[in-house]
Amino acid sequence: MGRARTIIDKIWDDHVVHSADGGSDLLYVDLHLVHEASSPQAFDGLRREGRTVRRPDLTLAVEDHNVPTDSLLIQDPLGRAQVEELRRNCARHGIEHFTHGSARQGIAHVVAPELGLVQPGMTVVCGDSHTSTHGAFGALAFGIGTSDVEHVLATQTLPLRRPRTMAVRFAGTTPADVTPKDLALAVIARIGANGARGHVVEYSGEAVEAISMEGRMTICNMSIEAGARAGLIAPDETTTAYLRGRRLAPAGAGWERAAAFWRELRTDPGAEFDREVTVDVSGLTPFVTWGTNLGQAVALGAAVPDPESFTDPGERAAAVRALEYMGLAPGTRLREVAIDTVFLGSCTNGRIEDLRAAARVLRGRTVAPGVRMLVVPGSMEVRRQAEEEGLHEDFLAAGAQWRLSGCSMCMGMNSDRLRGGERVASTSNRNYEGRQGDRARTHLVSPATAAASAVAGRLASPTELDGGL
Ligand SMILES: CC(C)[C@H](C(=O)O)[C@@H](O)C(=O)O
Ligand code: SF4
Repeated sequence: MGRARTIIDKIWDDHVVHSADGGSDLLYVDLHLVHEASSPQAFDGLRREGRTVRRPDLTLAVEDHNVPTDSLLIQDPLGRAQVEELRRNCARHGIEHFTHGSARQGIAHVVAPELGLVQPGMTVVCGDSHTSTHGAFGALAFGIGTSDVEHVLATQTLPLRRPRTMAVRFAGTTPADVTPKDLALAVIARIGANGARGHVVEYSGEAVEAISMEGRMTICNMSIEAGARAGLIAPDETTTAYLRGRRLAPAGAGWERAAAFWRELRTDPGAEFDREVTVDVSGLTPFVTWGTNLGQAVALGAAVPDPESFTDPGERAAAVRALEYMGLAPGTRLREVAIDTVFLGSCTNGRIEDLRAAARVLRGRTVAPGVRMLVVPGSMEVRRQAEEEGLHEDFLAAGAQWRLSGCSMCMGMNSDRLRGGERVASTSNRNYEGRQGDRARTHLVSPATAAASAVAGRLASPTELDGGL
């Protein structure tokens, strides 16, 4: 019997094409996702070198970062140029490409899983940090830089050093009002915004096993915000049930073979990780960020901390600066913080379950006067499904805006931006200064908390609203 291996080692070992003396391995890439914001220079490089795309059939491109979600016309010249360039590059190299407004368009990390393209045991890369999302399927999924995008386009391989491994085990059962987003925020608050630096994280435990694929994607998506290289969850019945029958998932005899292989991928008993952390989830409540990094988060029922309470001088200084930027005073109850904008969407929380959770809260209620709420499905397929279920009617009746799909307000790279000093309850994943617009103040929350906050006009959880959940 060989040595006990983690799922991370198994996938890695399966993909090594060549091991170099200096310690880096050349890994084969099973799926390469491409978007307009990080690919132009990579394609330029190919052209300069006179190279072609090695496996256009393993490459999929989408327009997500620069597209407006209220129109099919891109007003911004730079955004329009990037999208047009992506279209030309895909046409030239024979890469399948989903254009703005078309039925399959959406955020790369929402589109690929819903097609059944991402499967257990695969290596997935994209010139985008939130590629870690795909780890939810038990895939090893890395965000890569533009020069690596060029390397993958040309060779379908990527040179990488074997990462350190980390196990995050969830102990206990998750309370009913605590969502996967809350779990992700709570883990990062516990281990810090650099707490998983350089590691690939495997999440496990009964609480994880109980989570849907959508929720697992939310958790893996946020791994990056703890500094991890990637995050993944071993495939199980939930994974296979999600994949069965998807357009590009294996079928027939191929399905049986694939499913048998997926079962072998789990971390072997006794396999060792470089680091292990256990997080007890049973006492958790909904979470919210109060600052400008992901480590700066507390329970929604808590107060803005006093910078003096941080013993680490770096953390203390960061808290002082964050509170100034956020316009918050120590000791303020988070529940008393008024918001003027709510953003429901992004590759973290723009999936059908996220929209269902928010619609459930909004049904029969209205968005508070003076609050603008954007609902942006993560893909046009999510939008279609939501409309089939009538969720858009709940959003519109409550006074929210029902948009086309894209990255939208998650990052100010398109026309959906906060205006100077506005404060948002946002279901996205990053809260650094200026991320969502000039002087924008971000509070990261779950879809349920976002919807409740829209109704209350301040940060709120659904259980606080009249009539409760
Ligand atoms: C623009 C893109 C390269 C960037 C990323 O790498 O993640 C963006 O998607 C983000 O979320 O900050
Ligand atoms: S939705 Fe946000 S986090 Fe996700 S890829 Fe787009 S900009 Fe990045």
